[in-house]
Amino acid sequence: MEFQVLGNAAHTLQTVAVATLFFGIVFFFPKLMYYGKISKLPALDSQKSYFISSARKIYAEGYQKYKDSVYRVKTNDDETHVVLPPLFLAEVRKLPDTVLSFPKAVENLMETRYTQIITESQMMSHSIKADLTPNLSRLNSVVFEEVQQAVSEDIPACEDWTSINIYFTLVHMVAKITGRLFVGPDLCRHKDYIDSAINYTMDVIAVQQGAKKINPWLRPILAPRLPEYKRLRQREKDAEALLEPIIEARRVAEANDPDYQRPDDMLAWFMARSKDYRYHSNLELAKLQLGLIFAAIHTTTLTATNILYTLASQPEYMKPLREEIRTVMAKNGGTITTRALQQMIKLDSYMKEVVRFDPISITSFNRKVLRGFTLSNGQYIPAGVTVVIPTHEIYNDPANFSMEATDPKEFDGFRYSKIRENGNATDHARNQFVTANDQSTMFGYGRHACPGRFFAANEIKMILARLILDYDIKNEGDHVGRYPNHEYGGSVSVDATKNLLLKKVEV
Ligand code: HEM
Repeated sequence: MEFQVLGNAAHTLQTVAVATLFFGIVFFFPKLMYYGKISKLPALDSQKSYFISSARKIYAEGYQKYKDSVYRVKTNDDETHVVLPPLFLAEVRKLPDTVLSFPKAVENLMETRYTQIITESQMMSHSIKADLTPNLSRLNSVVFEEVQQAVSEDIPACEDWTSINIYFTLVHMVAKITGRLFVGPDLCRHKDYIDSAINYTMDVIAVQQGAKKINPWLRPILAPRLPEYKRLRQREKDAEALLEPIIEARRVAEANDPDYQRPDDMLAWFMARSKDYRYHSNLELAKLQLGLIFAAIHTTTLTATNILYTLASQPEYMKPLREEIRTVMAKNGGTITTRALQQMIKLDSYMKEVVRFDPISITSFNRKVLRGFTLSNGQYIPAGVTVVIPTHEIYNDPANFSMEATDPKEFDGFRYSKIRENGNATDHARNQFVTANDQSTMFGYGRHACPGRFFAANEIKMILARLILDYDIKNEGDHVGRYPNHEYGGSVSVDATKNLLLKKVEV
């Protein structure tokens, strides 16, 4: 009897040992293979805390050291990023999404298992490219009307210098102005829509940051228990409850009313395309609107705030910018038309120079490698890593500027307008705020480069033009220079807590 018990125990132990070995091989072997491959790439080794405080320095060192090869860094998320110097941009942009994936990189970055944001919607990108951007020349007058209304509603009288939290003022304005083209004139001013448009992204970021603080092994159990997680789910339900009946009402009206005029907004364009892309339910369309809100509202607000922070510290730029805006508006019937936007090249240049000099991201073109590939210099990039491009270094590389241009280490607000004024059609095309190419990468690069950038640029330009025309702007208190941005590893954010002083211009 005892022998039989011992025999059974030995058999069980043997089974466990074989299973463990098998599990070990299945689980660790690919990891060993991965580490073997990745270790062949040169590394800029850094402690996590050093990456958090000094990512910008690390990328600067890498840019100098590795001009014709890639290198790797370990990020604050313990991920390996392979950094591509400009030399390889043309060849990687040709790689298909099955090799370099934008949505998969966003999944990691944004903790989509918990934030549940939409990482990929071909219909969203297609609608922006086919319905929004080509129609901007028609829609810009509507956008400008909304800008004027938002400025009059959200900026106080400012008879004397008045302190304003510019980020929160702008996010209200941007939610309404953008919402005008996303959901139409009634809903974009509805307090619950504005609340969702502003706070959905904030709630997403709170869940992303909460999840990142949890050990990856424990995340699936602990992240859904975070209060932020529950708040985000409620936010989604509220937004969907607001949008679904509107979508349903539009469907019913379209089906039954022969005189129905289809609205001219993104919701209507999505509905028109939904069959082709197999979005069947109202809920799916409501979720897509949240995806749009996530892509558009805070990105636009951060960029506009970033520009205003620089402008508030550089009063010498107010006069030439105001003069350009006045002259161009006078030539265009006293308003801001598409033509007027194209003619405001000093303002466009100033916007571009601010994001070049004070970026809102140090890297871009985040792509997860799904299938390993070999670069033209023979380096093998294995599946599993994320590749990035060093945006800020590219913007500061003297090789990207002519001999006559101001040293890129210095700020020159009219750097790009000078190139455009003295250049040919190619110089015009390559030096605009919206340009996304190998030298201008803040909107990404390649086939997933931001499709909303044309609309965002127009909206930001109109807001800035209205503010510059109507107000003097300066820092609050005795702060000298621009309010510094916060940096944490590779992420940058403007300091949303700062106030600026505005005073109505006397005419
Ligand atoms: C100044 C404001 C904005 C900034 C800085 C910005 C930046 C970006 C960046 C860096 C990407 C990733 C591109 C890449 O990795 O190649 C992106 C993608 C995207 N953006 Fe924007 N964006 C802005 C405004 C907008 C607006 C207003 C919309 C919508 C109208 C929008 C819609 C999108 C979409 C749908 C994608 C994903 C594209 C794809 O999957 O192919 N963005 N944006």
